[in-house]
Amino acid sequence: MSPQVGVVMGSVSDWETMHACCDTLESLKISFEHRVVSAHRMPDQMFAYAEEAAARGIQIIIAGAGGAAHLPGMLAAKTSLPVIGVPVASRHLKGMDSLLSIVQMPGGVPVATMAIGKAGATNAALMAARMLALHDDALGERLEARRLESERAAEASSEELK
Ligand SMILES: Nc1c(C(=O)O)ncn1[C@@H]1O[C@H](COP(=O)(O)O)[C@@H](O)[C@H]1O
Repeated sequence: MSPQVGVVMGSVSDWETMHACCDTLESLKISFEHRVVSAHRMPDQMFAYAEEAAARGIQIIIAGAGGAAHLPGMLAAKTSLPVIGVPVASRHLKGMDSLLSIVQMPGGVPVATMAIGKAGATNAALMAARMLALHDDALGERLEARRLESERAAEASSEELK
């Protein structure tokens, strides 16, 4: 069976951030693939990935990239699948460059942009899960259980301060 989610990143150096996304997908039992696909360094493969994803059964693409992070936007330009972008923290500008490159898309080419770094990578997986749960009740229940667990953890941490 083909994976539901395609997780791509501009470089293997993004894995330190993007593994949080894959760990979260795994914990929710969502099938995914992960690979390096760079708009800048391998444009032909990037185009092919975007063009073939829907036909392969991928339902959502999550793309993480840092610096001049054109990957999510270029993928969104070549497919009608939902694309979720994760700005990876860059060495010199701490990810502000990544964030602005991903979020400031022109009208007509949407990329759902998450926060910079690992929290954004985790949220990308949770956002994809929420989309998939619209047509998957069992996944919806797993998500709700996770949401309640995190609520309880936050409440418990607040109790510790008393
Ligand atoms: N932003 C992009 C793209 C792209 O958008 O196509 N391809 C690579 N990169 C980014 O370059 C940064 C440094 O890459 P290296 O660590 O390989 O030098 C990575 O964060 C990657 O996402």
